[in-house]
Amino acid sequence: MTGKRIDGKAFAANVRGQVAEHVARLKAEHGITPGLAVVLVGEDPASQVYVRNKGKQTVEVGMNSVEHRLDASTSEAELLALIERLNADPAINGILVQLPLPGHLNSDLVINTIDPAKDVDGFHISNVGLLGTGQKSMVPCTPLGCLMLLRDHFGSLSGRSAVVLGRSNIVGKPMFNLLLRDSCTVTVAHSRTRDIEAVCRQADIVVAAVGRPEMVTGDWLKPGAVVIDVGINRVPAPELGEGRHKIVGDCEFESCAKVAGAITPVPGGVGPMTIACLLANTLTACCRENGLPEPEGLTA
Ligand SMILES: Nc1nc(=O)c2c([nH]1)NC[C@@H]1CN(c3ccc(C(=O)N[C@@H](CCC(=O)O)C(=O)O)cc3)C=[N+]21
Ligand SMILES: [Mg+2]
Repeated sequence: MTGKRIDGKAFAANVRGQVAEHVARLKAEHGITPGLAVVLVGEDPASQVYVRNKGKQTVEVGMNSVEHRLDASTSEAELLALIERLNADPAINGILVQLPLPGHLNSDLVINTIDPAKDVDGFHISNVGLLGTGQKSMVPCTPLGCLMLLRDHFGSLSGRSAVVLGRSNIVGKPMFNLLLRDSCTVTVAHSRTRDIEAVCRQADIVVAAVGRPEMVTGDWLKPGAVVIDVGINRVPAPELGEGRHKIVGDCEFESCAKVAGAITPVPGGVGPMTIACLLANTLTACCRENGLPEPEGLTA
């Protein structure tokens, strides 16, 4: 069996097209333009890639993009004051603080200072609690993107067996909650899980979010399993020339694609969906703020 490639890049472009249509209608009918503020403290390289792609795409869908680039030595009080200003700014519907933050800043405190209604990352404890209890919330962008791909592939996820590899607050745990809400039987496996290969091999759906380059190989998979690879790992690529690097996922694409029913590539899979869902969340936040109906198909 040769696995089918899930084209996250094309799917994300379609999501952005839908967002752009909604944004155009908001403007024409209500004179409203959604605004997204991104706060970047210091110069984390993974965050740089993200900010570059995001700023461009925010403007492309017709929304306002505001970037705040702060020095790595910025104090916690300064950062919290900026967030309070953005919370109070009616032109801003979404606030994203790039993680990881420099070590002297308390990221829990920073995230929990964001107005939950503007928390387009869905990391505020209030949004986490709402998601965990099945209430309306802002849903983290990467898990939301994975869910959209899975729903598109399967239609209904009900009764399917899913294994989430990784237990992070930004991917593993919210992914668990979303899959459970769609009535999957969900196992969260992690670095201490015994015989993780066997746990993985019983799954209809594998979501890999551990940050270990090419950890999952084809022999970990049940034939026909659908694999969503969340990993974005930068590794040396001497085959491309001395000192060169490439980006690989948490799954070894070639061997997994031979066994899987479908699999997302890296790059071109989940990454573009993350940004598309950030834009979708900003639109959703703007609609809620203005008492307008939420965009259908763009929320969890
Ligand atoms: N508060 C916060 N929220 C985030 O969502 C967040 C963050 N902080 N900090 C940094 C990470 C990283 N991240 C990426 C999203 C998309 C791509 C992406 O679009 N990748 C493309 C291109 C990759 C490449 O070629 O370099 C792809 O996978 O195809 C990459 C990285 C979001 N992050
Ligand atoms: Mg782990």
